[in-house]
Amino acid sequence: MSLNDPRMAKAFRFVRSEYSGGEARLVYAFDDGPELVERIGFPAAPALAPEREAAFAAALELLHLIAGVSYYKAGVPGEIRIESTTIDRITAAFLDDLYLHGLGEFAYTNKLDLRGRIRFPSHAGHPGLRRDDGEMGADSSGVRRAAIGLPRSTLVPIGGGKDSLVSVEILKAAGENATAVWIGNSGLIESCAGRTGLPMLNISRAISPLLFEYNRAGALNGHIPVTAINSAILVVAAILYGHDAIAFSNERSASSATLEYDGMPINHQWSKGWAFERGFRSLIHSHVAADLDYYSLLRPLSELAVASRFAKNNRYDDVFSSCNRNFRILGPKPSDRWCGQCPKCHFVFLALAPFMPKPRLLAIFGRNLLDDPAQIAGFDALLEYRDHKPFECVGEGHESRAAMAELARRAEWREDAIVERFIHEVQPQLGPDERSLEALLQVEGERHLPARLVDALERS
Ligand SMILES: CC(=O)N[C@H]1[C@@H](OP(=O)(O)OP(=O)(O)OC[C@H]2O[C@@H](n3ccc(=O)[nH]c3=O)[C@H](O)[C@@H]2O)O[C@H](CO)[C@@H](O)[C@@H]1O[C@H](C)C(=O)N[C@@H](C)C(=O)N[C@@H](CCC(=O)O)C(=O)O
Ligand SMILES: Nc1ncnc2c1ncn2[C@@H]1O[C@H](COP(=O)(O)OP(=O)(O)OP(=O)(O)O)[C@@H](O)[C@H]1O
Repeated sequence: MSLNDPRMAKAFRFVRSEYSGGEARLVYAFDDGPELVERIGFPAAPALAPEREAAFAAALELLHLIAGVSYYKAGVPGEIRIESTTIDRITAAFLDDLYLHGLGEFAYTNKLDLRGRIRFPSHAGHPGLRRDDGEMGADSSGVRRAAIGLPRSTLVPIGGGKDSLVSVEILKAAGENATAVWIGNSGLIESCAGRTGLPMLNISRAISPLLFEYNRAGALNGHIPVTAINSAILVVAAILYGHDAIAFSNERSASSATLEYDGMPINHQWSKGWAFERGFRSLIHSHVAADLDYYSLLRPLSELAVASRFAKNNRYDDVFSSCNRNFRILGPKPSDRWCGQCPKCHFVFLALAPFMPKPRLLAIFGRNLLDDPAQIAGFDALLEYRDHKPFECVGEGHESRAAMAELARRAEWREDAIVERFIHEVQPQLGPDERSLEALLQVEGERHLPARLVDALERS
């Protein structure tokens, strides 16, 4: 079948989702065009216990609906057609929100306004994404859910960077039964997972090759809420392998918008933020399995508070990297673990600098990014000085300013080119309401944490 142009399509179709032999297949299409098939591989998948079948089916369909965002974005047609299931209003409202905000940066960079365009069709009164087996309860919305007897065990997703490794060490200190899990075939993440000493699980994910053909032919492209997709994959995995919790490592700062445009906050990290966590957690409880917990262990921490914890332990120095250029599926990867040029490299260097000896930081990065005048523009964007925060997973402007102000007080840093310029050019323009480094290290803000982990987080 010849390739159609998704930008001309009338409808985006959720065609079907299937599971057999440890592989989930998620099928989509634009109008009557060729099927786009995404494949997720669950290694050595056990047979599904009968009491988990209904929850598994609900989780698989939720994954189908969430992972569709990668394909929908290629054309953003006016109609969304769900042929694989029917969903209730709660699920439809959740998906409307995810697609609108998760594609916020995509819409901004493509000069599109998706408000009012994304409408998942729902059926009033339909229970939505679940069947009525198992032990039942009811939540405030009236939707009933089943507990399926999942054993006490936590999946801790590993992203290759510092955040998930901080979570691993907190879970280990708390004596949790945890498994390090990652999605995709990154050797770098595998090395980090191996270094944790935890049991490991690697789930494969193959995006439909047809999407890359569409991209080459000029389809719409841009950022997508990948944490939502990873979260949905891990819900399927938790039910399949038997884990009662998924502990992400998304910090408080991830909830802040990158910028505001035409009255709408645009957040590069939307599906790492609190609004997504709260909505997804509630949907899992009400529509998938009442005893499956989903939370972010680092939610009450700023990026700087996470960096200060990472610096306490040098176990991962020679394996981790936060540089996202390592994680491309198609594009070139940096020859060093740290490209040294991107906003993530800039931010992580700056965030770690106040908390570790300078020689250790220079050994991790193999260079001193704060003594390189060519990087001034990159650091200015982090400081929100003459620019907005970059579209990347970086801390808030006031975190970067507080870290830089701290370095400005330290003899070993203050003569480095970018710190010196901060002292003379940027610092004199800062107002009196800047937050101090100390204030930014407090454990504060919204969170959903199991009571047994609160102490471990406070002590970390
Ligand atoms: C690694 C990376 O940052 N990729 C972003 C980049 O993609 P690029 O075109 O340079 O190359 P590939 O990563 O090889 O992807 C090829 C195309 O595949 C499509 N695609 C990929 C993954 C996916 O889940 N869905 C997809 O549709 C897409 O068409 C790609 O062009 O630029 C893209 C466009 O802006 C980004 O979408 C790629 O971002 C990845 C999805 C990704 O995994 N990014 C994370 C590192 C990331 O940005 N994480 C955020 C969290 C965001 C959230 O709300 O969850 C963060 O850490 O802040
Ligand atoms: N490929 C992946 N498989 C499983 N989980 C992932 C993957 N990539 C990212 N994550 C998870 O998504 C969340 C956000 O990723 P993020 O990149 O912010 O964290 P990180 O890699 O641990 O740290 P850093 O911010 O230093 O890069 C984390 O909980 C991370 O573990």
